[in-house]
Amino acid sequence: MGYRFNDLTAACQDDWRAYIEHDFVLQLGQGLLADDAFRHYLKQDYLFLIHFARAYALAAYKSPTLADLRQAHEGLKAILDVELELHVGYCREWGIAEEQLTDLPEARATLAYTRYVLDTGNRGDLLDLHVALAPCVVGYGEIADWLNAQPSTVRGEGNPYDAWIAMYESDDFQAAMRAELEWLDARLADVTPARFAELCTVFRDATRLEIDFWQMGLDRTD
Ligand SMILES: Cc1ncc(CO)c(N)n1
Repeated sequence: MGYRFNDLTAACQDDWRAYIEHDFVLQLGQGLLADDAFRHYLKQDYLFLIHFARAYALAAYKSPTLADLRQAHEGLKAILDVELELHVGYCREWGIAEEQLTDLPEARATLAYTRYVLDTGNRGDLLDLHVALAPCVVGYGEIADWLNAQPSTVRGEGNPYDAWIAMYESDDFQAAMRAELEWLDARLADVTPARFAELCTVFRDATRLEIDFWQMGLDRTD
């Protein structure tokens, strides 16, 4: 007993590394990612973020205490006011108007991941839901750090994707990530080994769906 978030990533190291170090991420860091792959990803990510905001609203509904409710509220605000706000502006810079985003057909990888998270939250408890959300919040923060540690990563004007990396290394996003980590570390501290094994399954499934999301971008699949 006495688990922490790091025990979840340690339990599915191969999937976690395949997500963080995916070719989509590597090519984005090098500035070599095909721009239509990036546009496809950006558009689907708009739909993804809307369902993610709904998942935080579900977390609010499932919160038994004021502290849990505040944590869910912070997550919802981070998505609506920080990430989606930046995302819509960023899409515009890439020639994708907001009207185009609202009419978008949802790709299967987007459907699978977002509905998996919502279903996990519906049938499980608040901890199941936060564990299903963790690869997203914690993963993208870690991806920004990993990119910055790669010698092949190009920062600044030489990389058309520089602003994307900047979004996930920003203080706002990193603070949301730390708050999620703290919340998870506090809750995981008391779970039994059997419960931890269940949570590992949720975490691994969500991580594999993140891998599929990158692949959907690379392959432009719908
Ligand atoms: C698919 C996906 N996962 C995580 C994040 C980070 O919020 C995002 N924007 N999109």
